[in-house]
Amino acid sequence: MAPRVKICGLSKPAHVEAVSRSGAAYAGFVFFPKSPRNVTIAQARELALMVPLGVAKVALVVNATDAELDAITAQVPLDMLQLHGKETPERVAEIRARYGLPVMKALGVAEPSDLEAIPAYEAVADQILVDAKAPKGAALPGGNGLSFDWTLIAGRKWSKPWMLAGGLTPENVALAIARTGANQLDVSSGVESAPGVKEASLIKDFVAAAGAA
Ligand SMILES: O=C(O)c1ccccc1NCC(=O)[C@H](O)[C@H](O)COP(=O)(O)O
Repeated sequence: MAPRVKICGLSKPAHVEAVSRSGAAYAGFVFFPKSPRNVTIAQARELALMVPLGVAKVALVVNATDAELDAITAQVPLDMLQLHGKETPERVAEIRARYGLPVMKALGVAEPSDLEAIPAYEAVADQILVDAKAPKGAALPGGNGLSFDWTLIAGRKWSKPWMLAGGLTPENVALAIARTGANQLDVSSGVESAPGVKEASLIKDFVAAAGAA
């Protein structure tokens, strides 16, 4: 089966159109005011309503409160929540129960010991996003266009579906799949011409390169 691709950080109707044409499986919207990809709830609603059936709509939040999640989930039609902050396993379970949506927990990897956190989240999340750890002092906890050493997870098996993220591009995605065995890929910076500016041709190239791998 062709790998499933998530394009994260869509903020314009043209981005959604490009994702819809590309064959990507997931469309991600970032709710993080410091991000160049941040969307308001009203923007996200408009964009989510454009997403065709069969493409899962994912809201990415960082240490969100119930009030923030209440507002997002009440107004934006969603298929999944992506938790990209320091949410504990207990908070992941709480969010999953409160909103009745599948939850994907992002975990940053830079060294072997970072993988030790995964089992506790496997038990409570629907999916795990194995991402590059943001450098100390980085303004963003993700979406930095940095990859990690893929050999750290070569041959790893988890009990829940998982996605590989971090510094993926149309040029390196085939190698990333070969090294890690990932069958789901998440990309943001690698399909942009500048922070927050998604390029339709790069989205198309990325999905095609993943599918050909
Ligand atoms: O994209 C952002 O601006 C962002 C802000 C806050 C938390 C996470 C964020 N992005 C996460 C992602 O887009 C992806 O899940 C992943 O980290 C891959 O990003 P990239 O390395 O840019 O492909």
